[in-house]
Amino acid sequence: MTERPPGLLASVADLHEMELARAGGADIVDLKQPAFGALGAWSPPALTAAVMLWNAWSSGGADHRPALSATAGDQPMVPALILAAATRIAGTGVPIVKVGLFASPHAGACIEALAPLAARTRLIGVLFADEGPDFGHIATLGRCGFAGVMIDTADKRSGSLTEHLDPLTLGQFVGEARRHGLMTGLAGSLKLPDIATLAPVGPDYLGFRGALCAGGRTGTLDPARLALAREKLGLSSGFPRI
Ligand SMILES: O=C[C@H](O)COP(=O)(O)O
Repeated sequence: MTERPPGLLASVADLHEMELARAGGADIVDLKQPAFGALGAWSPPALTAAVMLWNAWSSGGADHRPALSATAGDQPMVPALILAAATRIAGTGVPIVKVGLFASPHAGACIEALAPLAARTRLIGVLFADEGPDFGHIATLGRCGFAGVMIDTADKRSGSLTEHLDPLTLGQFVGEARRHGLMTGLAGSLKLPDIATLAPVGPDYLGFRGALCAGGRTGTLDPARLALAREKLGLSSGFPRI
């Protein structure tokens, strides 16, 4: 068990949800368009507007300013394409970019291609529980200067993270990532009861979309579900730690 509970990453589909997630105390507000895939991306103009809102939170004295991440889309595992996509997202000023590393013999080359970008933007590599994730990539992510690594699910119909990987395996993932200086997140159709199973694994964050929404992951963010998630994480009092 870590000394503190995991933080809460909430994926949001628009600026209104972004504000709801901030007000509801998310530790990371994650800009993701769930209708476009596991790591569906917001458009660059929408990301630019989100960065402006995020900056306004600090200058406007918001009671709580979460970290801000954005997904780079479900890209093919082609080094030049993945670098271009991540560079486009980073170019909007989003401080943390989540890049999907789908199962492929070229995933390692994609990580290497992102190293120059990782030197100037915080990158999170995302592995996928339903694709038999290769934990060998963790060392490469650390060597290439990534800030963190997450596990999510690629096919949202294939079951949740906990149906694909057991807590022991997830603990090995967290331990290996930590050994390489990477922050960790676990996600993938998580339900709120999964918090009791996954918090003891010790990730830095648990990530949610579907469980926070009315109408599933392509529905709308529900502040009541967000509050419940915070409560279950033991984050109910005061605002988060970032
Ligand atoms: O990064 C976290 C994800 O947005 C999780 O989405 P999901 O809970 O719908 O699988």
